[in-house]
Amino acid sequence: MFRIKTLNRISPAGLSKLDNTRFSVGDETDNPDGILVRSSEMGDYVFPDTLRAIARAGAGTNNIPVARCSEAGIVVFNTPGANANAVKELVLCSLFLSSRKIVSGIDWVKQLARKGEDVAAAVEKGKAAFVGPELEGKSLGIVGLGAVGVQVANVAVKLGMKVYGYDPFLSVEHALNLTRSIHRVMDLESIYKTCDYITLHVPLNPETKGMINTDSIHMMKGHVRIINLARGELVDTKDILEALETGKVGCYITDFPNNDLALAKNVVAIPHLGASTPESEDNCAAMAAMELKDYLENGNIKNSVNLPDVSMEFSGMDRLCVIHKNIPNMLGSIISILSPENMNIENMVNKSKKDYAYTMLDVNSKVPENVIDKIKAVEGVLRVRVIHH
Ligand SMILES: NC(=O)c1ccc[n+]([C@@H]2O[C@H](COP(=O)([O-])OP(=O)(O)OC[C@H]3O[C@@H](n4cnc5c(N)ncnc54)[C@H](O)[C@@H]3O)[C@@H](O)[C@H]2O)c1
Ligand SMILES: O=C(O)CC[C@@H](O)C(=O)O
Repeated sequence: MFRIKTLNRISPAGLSKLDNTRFSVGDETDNPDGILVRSSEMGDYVFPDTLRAIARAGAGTNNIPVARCSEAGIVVFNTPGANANAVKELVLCSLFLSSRKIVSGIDWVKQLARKGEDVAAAVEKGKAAFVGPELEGKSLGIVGLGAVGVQVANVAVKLGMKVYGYDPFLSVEHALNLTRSIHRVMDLESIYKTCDYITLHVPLNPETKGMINTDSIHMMKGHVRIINLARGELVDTKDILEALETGKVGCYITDFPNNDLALAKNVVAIPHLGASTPESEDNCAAMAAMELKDYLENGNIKNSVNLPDVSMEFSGMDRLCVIHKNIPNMLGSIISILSPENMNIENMVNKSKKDYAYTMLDVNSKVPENVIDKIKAVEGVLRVRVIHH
């Protein structure tokens, strides 16, 4: 029985993938083999020795201490693209909200009613204060052309916008799905200087943290509208509030409110709803649960952020799974431990991702405990597991 701990509410569409004859799932589970998480902060989480994998039902893994997981031989998964459509739709909504003064207009109508005014008459008299431009013909800058950025680009082109995109690491898969009508730029400055609207779709990491600050805002057009449904820390709160005050930034829409932003003028602060649709919650949960299941049951890895994609049909009796550092002679060291035991390797795979690697070997006999201990003792080996077929 595998023990799975949930740190957030995970859609039943995902939990149902973990059948209760093989998995016990709960938010109180001790010593879990796997964790299912959404946005819970895991920075200080103490990993039990039992923990083998964490699956993030979502895209961003900045709430998970990935480097620490790698060193402990814990596989971290995410669910690429599973919530991208939901975010794209909220970006669309944000583009309209940032342009047309819909939120402040609605607030004003309520105020009129509360004051007992003749609302129908008052709106016709006062609505000029809420004029806002159309999107057609305006320029949109997209920072990050991944699962979300590509979908935003494709739909913005259909709205008649001039779309500029920046992503120095654009993947082939995303490039193939990207509209040909986009102007791909090679530096952020071009986005900042050209665009009436800027939307962020990059992960939060040391390179992207605080990328929208006084210096970058200085390069932007007056009254630029900025949309940030990616992560709050991409934008320096103090700097954007100053720019909103002067009118340099016309509107800031964020999915990551804090106390300073919540009541600020020309800020629309959404309570992290980017992925909050039933469809996307189901997609993310199902994908995360399947990743966890396939890893725990079969040793296969798909969509991990710290280890390579590795998948192999079972052949043989036992499967030896070794997570190790990506350093020379690891495979040689493992095989030299198996050979004297007369263990025949039926099939094997060895792949790396940056500093870490994964070796899976199917052998035609049972792997004895002393062999496991010897492999564990090899310098650079982080985690050893045997799956009996
Ligand atoms: N509000 C929400 O609920 C919600 C939902 C989904 C994703 N997100 C956030 O949005 C981010 C993007 O999501 P996604 O699904 O498109 O992820 P993704 O991994 O598919 O795309 C991220 C893209 O950013 C690019 N990138 C990385 N560093 C960059 C840099 N310095 N400059 C420009 N591009 C860079 C990558 O090459 C990649 O193409 C996530 O990391 C997450 O933080 C938020
Ligand atoms: O789980 C959520 O609701 C948000 C997920 C989102 O922030 C992500 O990075 O995918």
